Amino acid sequence: MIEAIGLTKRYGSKVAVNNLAFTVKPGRVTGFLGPNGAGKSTTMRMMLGLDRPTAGEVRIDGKLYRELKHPLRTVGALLDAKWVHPNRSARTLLQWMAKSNGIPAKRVDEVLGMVGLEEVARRKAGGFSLGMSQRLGIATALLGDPKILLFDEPVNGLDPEGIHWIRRFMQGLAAEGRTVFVSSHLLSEMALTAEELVVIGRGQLIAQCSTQQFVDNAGTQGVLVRSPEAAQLQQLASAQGMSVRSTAPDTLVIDDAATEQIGELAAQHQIVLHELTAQRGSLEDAFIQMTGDAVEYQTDLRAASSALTTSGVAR
Ligand SMILES: Nc1ncnc2c1ncn2[C@@H]1O[C@H](COP(=O)(O)OP(=O)(O)OP(=O)(O)O)[C@@H](O)[C@H]1O
Repeated sequence: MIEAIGLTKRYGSKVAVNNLAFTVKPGRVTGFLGPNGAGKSTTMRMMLGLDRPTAGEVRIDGKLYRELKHPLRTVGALLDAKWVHPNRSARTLLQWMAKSNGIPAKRVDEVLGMVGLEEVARRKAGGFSLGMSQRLGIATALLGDPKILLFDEPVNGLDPEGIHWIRRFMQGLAAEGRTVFVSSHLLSEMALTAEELVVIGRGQLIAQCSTQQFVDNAGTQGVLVRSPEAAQLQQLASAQGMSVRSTAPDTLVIDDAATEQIGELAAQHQIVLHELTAQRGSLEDAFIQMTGDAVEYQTDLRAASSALTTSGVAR
């Protein structure tokens, strides 16, 4: 388990992370979501003792990172996939890391196998594609067989096959009971990968909840109704102060309403319904609605969001 407690980081007058408090539990993938510059990488660096908090702390299974006896066996991380020494082979690199951390040499072949790099293990890591580098980074994170794993933007720049592989891999690690914390600004990807979300904007916590709850709470809620008596139903709903739009002669969309409410209203007036469907917002809708004021680069986010195609939380 990871706990952030009053976590704050200032760089001069810039507050990168502002009094963050959240918990990341084992057995599921938790997405760490926020627009560009929200403070995700800074938070992850503080979790790994790579940056010192200005205030607050991070506890990893109850301990500060510096108190961990075997850091690599407790928490593994993929922060930057291109950190590798270009002239070393993947195998040599992992062997060196294993040796310097008291990890048995046989674990190197195990992790190479887990990420599917056995065949290229003797090639220089500098010639690896981004996807191969990400796999090597993941192998490094897994070297100490840690219970806690942090991945910072692991799918950035990957092709669909690579993205799919990483998604399944992270879900598999969580299913083994590990704590998996993964940052991303790719909303649709998080909707597919993470069961739980920690959402931040401008360094502050916006939400911690399940992905489904996030969408339910923040996304546009409405009801779609099809009826041969749509005009009459529109009048009745409007008279009750509801916001009703007619999208076709027999179709209405009623904002901020529940299906029960509309079904009962129709029944009271003996209006025949052909369809009554709850409409849920997408993760993008929820994200934009909730982080609207917290976005440093509004246009970037909107452009990114409109390029994404998610309809609700598909699993
Ligand atoms: N070393 C630093 N010195 C000064 N400011 C910094 C430093 N590191 C980060 N920042 C600032 O802190 C804020 C948070 O940055 P951070 O990289 O943590 O965000 P992020 O959510 O990971 O963003 P992205 O998704 O773009 O990687 C940004 O405004 C950034 O410019």
